[in-house]
Amino acid sequence: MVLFSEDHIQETRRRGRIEVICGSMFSGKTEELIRRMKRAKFAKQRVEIFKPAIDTRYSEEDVVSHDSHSIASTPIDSSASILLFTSEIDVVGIDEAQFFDSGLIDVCNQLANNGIRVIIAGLDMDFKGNPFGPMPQLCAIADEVSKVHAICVKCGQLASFSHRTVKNEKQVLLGETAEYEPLCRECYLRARGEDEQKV
Ligand SMILES: Nc1ncnc2c1ncn2[C@@H]1O[C@H](COP(=O)(O)OP(=O)(O)O)[C@@H](O)[C@H]1O
Ligand SMILES: Cc1cn([C@H]2C[C@H](O)[C@@H](COP(=O)(O)O)O2)c(=O)[nH]c1=O
Ligand SMILES: [Zn+2]
Repeated sequence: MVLFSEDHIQETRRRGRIEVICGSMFSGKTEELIRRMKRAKFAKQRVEIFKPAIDTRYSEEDVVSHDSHSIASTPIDSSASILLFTSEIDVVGIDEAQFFDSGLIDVCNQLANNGIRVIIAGLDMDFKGNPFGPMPQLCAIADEVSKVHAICVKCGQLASFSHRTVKNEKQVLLGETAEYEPLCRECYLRARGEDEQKV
C-alpha cells in the first residue's frame, strides 16, 4: 500500500476528486494535509484551506499540527461557507472535518463534481470509539481514503483510538496531550474498563 499520496498524475491533473485522511489523534492527519496542500501550492495550484471556527486550540486562523507545522486557513462556522470561497480554486483542504455539519458531504461532492480536488482530514472515531460527525459518509464518497496511525503510548503498537483521560462525557471537548492519549485496541479496551471501574 502506498501510504502517502505521491501519485503525480492525480496530484496535478485538474480533475475533481475527494481524498480523506483519517485516524486517531496524533496520527499525523494534519501533517499529511499540510504536506499535500504545500505540494499543490508548489505546483502553482490555487488552494484554500478551511477549518471549523470552534477549533481555536493552537491558533484562531492557522491549521497547526501537534508538531507545530502550520498553514494559513479560513475558519468557518458552517460547511455552506466553503462554496462562497471556492469559485477560483483548484484544491480545497479541510481540517478537523469531524466538527462540521452533515452538509459537508454534499459540499464536498459539489466541489469534486466541479473539478476541484478536495482533501479532508478528520477523526474517524470519538473517544467512545463511535464514528464522528460526517466522517463515515465522507469516507464512503471518497475516491481515496488514507488511514493513518499514531503510536500507542502504553505499548508502542499502532494506535487507532483516542482515549480521553479526563472525566467529561460530551462528544466535543477540544484538547491535546492533557486530555487525550492515542492507544491500540487492546490498551484502549483496558483503559475504558478501568475508567468504568472509577465511576
Ligand atoms: N503517540 C504519538 N504517536 C505519534 N505521533 C505523536 C504521538 N504523540 C505526539 N505525536 C506528534 O504528533 C505529530 C502528528 O501531529 P498531527 O499531524 O497534528 O496529528 P493529528 O492531526 O492526527 O492529531 C507527530 O509528528 C508527532 O510529533
Ligand atoms: C477523540 C475526541 C477528540 N476531540 C477533539 C480533541 C481535539 O481538539 C480534536 C482532535 O484533534 P486532532 O487534530 O485529531 O489531534 O478533537 C473531541 O472533541 N472529541 C473526541 O471524542
Ligand atoms: Zn497499546
